[in-house]
Amino acid sequence: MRKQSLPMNSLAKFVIVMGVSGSGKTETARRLAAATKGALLDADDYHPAENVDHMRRGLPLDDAMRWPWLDALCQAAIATRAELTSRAIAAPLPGLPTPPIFIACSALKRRYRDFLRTHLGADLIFVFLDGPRDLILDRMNNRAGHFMPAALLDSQLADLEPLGPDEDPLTISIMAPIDDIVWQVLDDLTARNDRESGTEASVSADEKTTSTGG
Ligand SMILES: Nc1ncnc2c1ncn2[C@@H]1O[C@H](COP(=O)(O)OP(=O)(O)O)[C@@H](O)[C@H]1O
Ligand SMILES: O=C(O)[C@H](O)[C@@H](O)[C@H](O)[C@H](O)COP(=O)(O)O
Repeated sequence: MRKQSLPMNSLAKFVIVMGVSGSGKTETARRLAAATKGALLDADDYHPAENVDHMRRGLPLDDAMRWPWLDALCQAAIATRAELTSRAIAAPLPGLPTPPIFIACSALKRRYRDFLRTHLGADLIFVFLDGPRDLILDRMNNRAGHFMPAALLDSQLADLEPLGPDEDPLTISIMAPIDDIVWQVLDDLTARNDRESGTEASVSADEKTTSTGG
């Protein structure tokens, strides 16, 4: 695994860390934001109170309860991006674009991810934290001060639709130490960035050849 300096240039605007409750979304997104000086949004903060009460009572959410939550999350993400962009315009740092926004959000079903894509735009990457039920259960049981009962894990796993091959998937095993998970994500973001810059460079070169040759 490459352990180069932090990839600050042109990271995706939104990186959504997804997976079932207890898979490590919040911890991973928090560390990614700290490592890149990016922003952090925890989707849990955008649930209406009745959703949290519902889960606290051991009842799984359904689609109707998740749409307003996802809508509120999108509005917050868009507002955060606008704020970061206006700060960058007011005090531009050479070579440093708007910092990325890391979002910890279960995004369990494909249709929730499509909703996020529709509202947040194409510059969005999903990182799926995948792992065995028993390990996740153990982490939920040992996590203090969270409203989510471990008894809801099976309903989360039942709802989970892993990233499909057409979703440009980045799937990471949660069996790795958290620092390794963070580096895997940063490595992948850097590689995507390199690919995009390479593509842009070759397009410009092709265009130049065409215009000078014609
Ligand atoms: N890779 C990891 N190794 C060990 N513990 C982890 C790892 N990732 C997360 N944890 C711990 O597991 C628990 C669940 O993580 P959390 O980030 O709250 O999950 P989620 O946000 O997906 O519900 C927390 O106590 C967290 O510190
Ligand atoms: O869609 C859902 O069913 C909820 O969003 C759920 O996926 C989320 O996991 C809980 O809010 C608990 O929060 P944590 O995932 O942070 O444990």
